[in-house]
Amino acid sequence: MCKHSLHEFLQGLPKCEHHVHLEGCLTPELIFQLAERNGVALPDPATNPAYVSIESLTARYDRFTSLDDFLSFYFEGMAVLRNERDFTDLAWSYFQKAHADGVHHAEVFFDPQVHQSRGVPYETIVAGFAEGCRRAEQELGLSTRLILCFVRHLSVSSAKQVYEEFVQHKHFELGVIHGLGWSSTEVGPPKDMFREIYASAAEKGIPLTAHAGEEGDPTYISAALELGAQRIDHGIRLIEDPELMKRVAREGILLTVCPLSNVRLKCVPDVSHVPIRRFLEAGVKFSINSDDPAYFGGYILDNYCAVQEAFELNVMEWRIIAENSVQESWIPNERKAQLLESIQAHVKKYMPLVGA
Ligand SMILES: Nc1ncnc2[nH]cnc12
Ligand SMILES: [Zn+2]
Repeated sequence: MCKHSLHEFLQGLPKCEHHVHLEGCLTPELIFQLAERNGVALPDPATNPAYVSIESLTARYDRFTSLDDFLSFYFEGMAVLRNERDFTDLAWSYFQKAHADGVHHAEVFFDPQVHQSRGVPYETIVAGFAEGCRRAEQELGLSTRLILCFVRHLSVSSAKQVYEEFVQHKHFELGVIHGLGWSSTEVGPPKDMFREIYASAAEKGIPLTAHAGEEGDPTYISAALELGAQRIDHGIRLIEDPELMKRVAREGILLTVCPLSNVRLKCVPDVSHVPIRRFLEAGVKFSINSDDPAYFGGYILDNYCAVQEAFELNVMEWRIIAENSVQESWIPNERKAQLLESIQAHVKKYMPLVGA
């Protein structure tokens, strides 16, 4: 809960989330519960004491040393997901929290290669997550988008296999999956490892995004843009390349920034070092997101509040952030118009109260 006077304003501000990994919504409680339900053995607490209990696992999440340290827990945790129902339950638990935080539109990532490497079929994963999205749309009135993410720590051939399945199932044309992204280990694997896949997807008009500039320097961002990414996930190291920053601002490329994630993964010492003010001043569009809320101590509203506490933004600055988040969402213009209208009404209601 945010202590700041704008808390109520931020809570009710209509939000779009563009950067949340559904597997990153798997809480320690759910990990232990699904391990039991599915008969999956968690890592041996004798060799990894974090797995002694829900409490010890939660406590370990306070001490991530890097992206790769976090990813080792993230990939271990998701091994409890086996059946279609597990994927639906996980997505549904995220959407309920997002709805309570004032999210009206959510674009959510998932990592099929990692589940497939444990023998879970592509169809099970997609059907489970798609059902969670359908429920959120019907029961909560959210609009949702599924984004399939390729992972950089596995082989290009496994990414090509999942891309083939995605194409064969016509999941883009059928409106089941709305875009493609990449994530996982940033520094190390070749920057352009998904060149062929992205070229093929771009030809089909599929929206593309990419994790870049989180731990990696700005050349990871320029490489992602060269391969056809229309958005950059994280992108905080953009400030190290002023020319590239001008280009990103000029072309209206959205950065999906995740402040609490950046702190937990030691990309920045605290939220005040996330370049929120620099981006606003330079006209760089960004949205504020939770990334892996079960691992980083907060959902989207906690991220909004952390930004408010660090930067003391005014209502008009929040309005710019909220409107840019709508404008750069992968949704039809009619839905954008609805969301922009709700933002306008919310700001109007609060202006006399907060005096911004
Ligand atoms: N913050 C992050 N960076 C890269 N890959 C991820 N997968 C899940 N969270 C991630
Ligand atoms: Zn991410």
